[in-house]
Amino acid sequence: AATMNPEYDYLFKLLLIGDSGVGKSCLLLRFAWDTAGQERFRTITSSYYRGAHGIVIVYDVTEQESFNNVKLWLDEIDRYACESVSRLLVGNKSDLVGRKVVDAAAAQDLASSLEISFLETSAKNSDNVEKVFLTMASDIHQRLSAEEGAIHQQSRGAQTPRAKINSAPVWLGGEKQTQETSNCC
Ligand SMILES: Nc1nc2c(ncn2[C@@H]2O[C@H](COP(=O)(O)OP(=O)(O)OP(=O)(O)O)[C@@H](O)[C@H]2O)c(=O)[nH]1
Repeated sequence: AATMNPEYDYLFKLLLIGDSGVGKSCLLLRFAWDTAGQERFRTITSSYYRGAHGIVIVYDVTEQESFNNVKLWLDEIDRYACESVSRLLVGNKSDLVGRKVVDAAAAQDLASSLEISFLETSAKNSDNVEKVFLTMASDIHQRLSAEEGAIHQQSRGAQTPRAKINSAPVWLGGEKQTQETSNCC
């Protein structure tokens, strides 16, 4: 539990999802992330997504099918994860240059249309692997800080009745948020 470990300031739950064989386990091992044994947890259910702050959707740049299926994984996220969850698209196995079939431009287009970041990685030679986790951590941190700021703003407004007139919470994260409290993140 976070309160029992003084060695970090933030504790984020990250998921790596994607087709079988795209390199999720290798990416995780390469980064030597504190996985708390969760890499063994394979059953994809709503409980797996619950509480996730960030989700990395991985495909294999040498397997077109794994890229096509990114859309299905995105549907899963929409269905089960928190609406504002940070997402990142990753094309792994960039070291296999001669076998590459998924064009980075196509992946970048998809990522741009979703307003998410895209990176190509190699778990084999560690290319960009650290960047995946740093990008994710910074994205989540920014979003949570912005949401926290907005909540404070809101509660200050509530204490000053006049400030409530015509006021609405400002979400600096740029994503549309409802005022309903969500305990999923
Ligand atoms: N050349 C190369 N091979 C990789 C890379 N990442 C993973 N592999 C290989 O791809 C295979 C699958 O990697 P895994 O990490 O087990 O894939 P996974 O996504 O965890 O697969 P599942 O456990 O079935 O979901 C292994 O043989 C890895 O050695 C990479 O960046 N480059």
